[in-house]
Amino acid sequence: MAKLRRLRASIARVNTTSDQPAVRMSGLRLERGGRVVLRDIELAVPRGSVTAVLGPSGSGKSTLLAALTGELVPAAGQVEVFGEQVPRAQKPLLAMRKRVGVLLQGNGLLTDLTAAENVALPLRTHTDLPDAVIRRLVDMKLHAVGLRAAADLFPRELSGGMARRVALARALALDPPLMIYDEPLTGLDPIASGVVMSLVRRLNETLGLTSIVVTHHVHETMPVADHAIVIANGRIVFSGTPAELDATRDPLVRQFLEGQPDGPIPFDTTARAPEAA
Ligand SMILES: Nc1ncnc2c1ncn2[C@@H]1O[C@H](COP(=O)(O)OP(=O)(O)OP(=O)(O)O)[C@@H](O)[C@H]1O
Repeated sequence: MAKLRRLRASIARVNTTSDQPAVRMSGLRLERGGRVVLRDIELAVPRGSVTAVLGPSGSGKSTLLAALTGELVPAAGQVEVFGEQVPRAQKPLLAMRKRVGVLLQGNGLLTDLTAAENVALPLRTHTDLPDAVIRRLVDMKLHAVGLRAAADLFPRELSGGMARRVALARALALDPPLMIYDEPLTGLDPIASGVVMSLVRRLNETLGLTSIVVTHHVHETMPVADHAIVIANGRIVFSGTPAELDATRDPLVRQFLEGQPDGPIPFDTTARAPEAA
């Protein structure tokens, strides 16, 4: 009987937590070098969604990610990942980071390892799985990004788009439920960009992920996003669907979308900051 009660309680817990957003930020203020970069940030990223975080260069997109991965401690407010506050202590922080896959700008592939060895790296570092299992998992991850045939190639033998996909397979190695893409299209041509963005969507569906894509590539990202936020001038200036973004008349958002140098967003935000004067 007690066992049944425990089982019911744990089912109830699972049901409540699955309603929680994958990421929640509330009343968040983030500072760098003593200067406020972002303030009054309220954001809920629903589980299973692809959310695009857009904004001009220097607007604070990387700073927002740093708060999410626990690299930057908020000056005020809260960041929760799967219902738990991002820990500050090293051990729980490392445990949380294993649940968050990050595709970094610039891939970060090790040049003296093959594609397969690069993908195996997180599995070798963070698990005690036997070699045969690791090989099988690596094969599955490379298959997921359409690069099984490239397993034995070194990064210098891969095109930019292929290297990005190997890095993506590596970010997925530990089966994280949350994926963060930091400028995933930098340096890619339009065809490779299309391949990477459709992979982001497809992996989100097939692996049941939640994805956050930080980018200034609006036109390539909107077709695969469920939700978009725009940050500019130190805060969230838009939050809505891609269709709502397309239709917005907000001058600040329009300036960013249309790439106009003059308007409510200063061209060089750093230069105008009082500390930088
Ligand atoms: N370590 C740091 N110390 C001081 N200021 C910083 C630091 N990192 C970033 N900043 C400042 O914070 C602001 C936001 O930078 P951030 O890198 O988050 O912007 P971004 O939107 O990611 O830009 P980009 O698209 O160019 O990568 C900028 O004004 C930047 O100069």
